[in-house]
Amino acid sequence: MVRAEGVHKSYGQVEVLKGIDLEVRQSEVFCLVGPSGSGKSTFLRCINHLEKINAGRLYVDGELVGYRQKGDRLHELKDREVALKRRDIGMVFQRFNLFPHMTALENVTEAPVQVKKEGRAAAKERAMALLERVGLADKAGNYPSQLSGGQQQRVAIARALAMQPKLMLFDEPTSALDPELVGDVLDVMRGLAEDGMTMIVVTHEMGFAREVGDALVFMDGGVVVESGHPREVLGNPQHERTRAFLSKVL
Ligand SMILES: Nc1ncnc2c1ncn2[C@@H]1O[C@H](COP(=O)(O)OP(=O)(O)OP(=O)(O)O)[C@@H](O)[C@H]1O
Repeated sequence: MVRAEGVHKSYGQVEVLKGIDLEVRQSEVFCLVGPSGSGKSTFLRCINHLEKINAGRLYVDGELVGYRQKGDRLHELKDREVALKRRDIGMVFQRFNLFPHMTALENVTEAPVQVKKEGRAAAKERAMALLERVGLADKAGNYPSQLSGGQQQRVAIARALAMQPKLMLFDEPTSALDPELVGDVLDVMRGLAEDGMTMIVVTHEMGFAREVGDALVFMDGGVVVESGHPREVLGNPQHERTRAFLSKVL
């Protein structure tokens, strides 16, 4: 579903991704862990067309991110084409980014494409089903300010799902939550994994990574230091840098 080949990304003089190679298979829960500043968010943003890579190749579902290939030449995608591709990718951030003036149901219904494609009644019906899926049917009429952080994050997940994405990206989805609310959000993510959703999850929740993850990459300083099955990497890290990081978070 995602393939990175020698992906580099710099901000000005600062090289943040220094040649990332990895592969995420269909229906896999792929966990990305590493210290702050190691480039995890940047990598997700590159996958989601929010940043342009400087070198290498990045593919989502077999298609190059950001470019169209004609013969040997690459042509940058136009904004309209990028917008179309982004519909296939759902993204959930640390902060929930809901529209404060809309109810939970409206936040999910108004995922813009849905309304256009299906008409408002059908979009609303599907939004309701999604709120049910994240356990919030009874909060459909609440505004974000009337929801806990964990509930807001579950609405954000429902909203991302409303686009019927092929791939979900989670950027530390539970880091901003009070500890007692983390479990509900992780349960929703576990449910998505059971339904076969392909997910890339940047997380410090090593319990989740161990139980639900199919693959885990440890990134540090813009490179992949170590990768493998989460139980292997977490249980028997091969590199000193991985061990040092895990000793702080486990
Ligand atoms: N828009 C930007 N302009 C300049 N530098 C940036 C920008 N975005 C990120 N960086 C830098 O890139 C590096 C990697 O940032 P990134 O957010 O990808 O790391 P991260 O591993 O996700 O960290 P965290 O866990 O703290 O979110 C950091 O040093 C950051 O300061």
